[in-house]
Amino acid sequence: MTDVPTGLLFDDAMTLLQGIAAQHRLEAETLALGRCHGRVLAQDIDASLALPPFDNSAMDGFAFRHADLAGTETQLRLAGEQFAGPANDVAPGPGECMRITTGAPMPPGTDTVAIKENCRVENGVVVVPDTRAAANVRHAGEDVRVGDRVLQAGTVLTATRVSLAASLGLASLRVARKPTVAVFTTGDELVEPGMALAPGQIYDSNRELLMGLLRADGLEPTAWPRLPDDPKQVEIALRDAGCAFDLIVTAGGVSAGEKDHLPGVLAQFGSTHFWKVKMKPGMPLLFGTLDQARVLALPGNPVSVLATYLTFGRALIDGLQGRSEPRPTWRAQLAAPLEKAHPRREFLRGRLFGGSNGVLHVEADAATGSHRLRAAAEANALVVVPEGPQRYAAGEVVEVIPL
Ligand SMILES: Nc1nc2c(c(=O)[nH]1)N[C@H]1C(S)=C(S)[C@@H](COP(=O)(O)OP(=O)(O)OC[C@H]3O[C@@H](n4cnc5c(N)ncnc54)[C@H](O)[C@@H]3O)O[C@H]1N2
Ligand code: MOO
Repeated sequence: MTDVPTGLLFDDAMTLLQGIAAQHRLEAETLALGRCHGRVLAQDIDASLALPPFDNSAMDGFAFRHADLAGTETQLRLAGEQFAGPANDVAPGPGECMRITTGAPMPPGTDTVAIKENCRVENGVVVVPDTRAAANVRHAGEDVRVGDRVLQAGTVLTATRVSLAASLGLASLRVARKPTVAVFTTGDELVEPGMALAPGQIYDSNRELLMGLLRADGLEPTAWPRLPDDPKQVEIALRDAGCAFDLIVTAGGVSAGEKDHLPGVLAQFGSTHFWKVKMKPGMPLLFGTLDQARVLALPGNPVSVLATYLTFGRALIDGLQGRSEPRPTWRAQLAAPLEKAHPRREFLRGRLFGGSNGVLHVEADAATGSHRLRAAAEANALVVVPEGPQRYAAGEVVEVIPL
């Protein structure tokens, strides 16, 4: 592995990973609208319908010609009713009005609506107050005009975007296929929760952590049986997964120990894109390819799993799906001073809270060890501290990654 990029700066590793992801962009598939939520759109959508499609009333009331109004009150003859639904053929004449409900098409010739509560109906005559011209009317195309590009490939289909597609009458959309993901935890010390612990053993917590993080990002990961620290078994299981999944995520066995077999297996049977990133926690992170799968081998300490998944894991999943819409960047004011001496980019655990002045604050946790899962569980954000020695005063602004 002499020519493997190693000890990369965070941004350089990210660029490399994003480049590899772009080369292995997953194909698009057509899905019924109801299955598109959360997916990355793989087509541009241009409106073939105006929204609203026709002039309609914004309120329940009476529709009339504004030109018919005379003074503070005007009497108009009630010519009929137009409810939301099929347009009837009634066209009120001059001096007439129509009862109308919200969303109903404006009857021919009418241009203004007075709301019901401000009108009186007396013997087939409606007394309407003075009303601004075009009041309470929603005009055709005021939201979307025919031909407008309303959604772009690479954006994520939130509920509002799927709903917008529905309002244009689209029954299905082209979306990126979701990556299939195999999750492995490794280590002879690991025991399934529910089993008894022998001395030296610990419960496997990374499996739930990874499965939960991946599911929260909309994927349906498959957890494989835990791997022992045996190179042959690691090789067999990973090669098996490598020919069946788009992505393999492992935890543990990637640093310098005698039992850390991931780097060797990947070097021998696949390829390594980079190994070791100047970040804390998560330094031994390994990224490679095995058969048809991209392999992201995360360091075993639980907080390293969290930090590397939220940064590189997410970027890889986004890249494979061709997501071009960036995830939002959040910033908050430090609640207390913060100092860092080492050169790596650090991801501290922290608690975000909104101040009474409307400003987001974050309190960084003093428990920095990457084994401190409890501190991570009590946190609701990671605090990003850039490379190099840093000294922040309380109130200075830092980037945060909400959990
Ligand atoms: N000589 C060196 N030692 C270490 C280095 C190094 O560069 N040189 N890196 C350290 C850093 S940083 C980290 S992070 C860890 C990463 O090591 P591995 O990825 O090889 O992970 P393991 O050694 O297998 O495990 C590390 C730690 O995490 C616990 N663990 C592992 N899997 C799980 C799991 N599924 N659930 C709960 N806990 C897990 C494991 O028991 C270890 O305590 O290496 C440092 N050492
Ligand atoms: O940098 Mo390792 O990922 O702390 O524990």
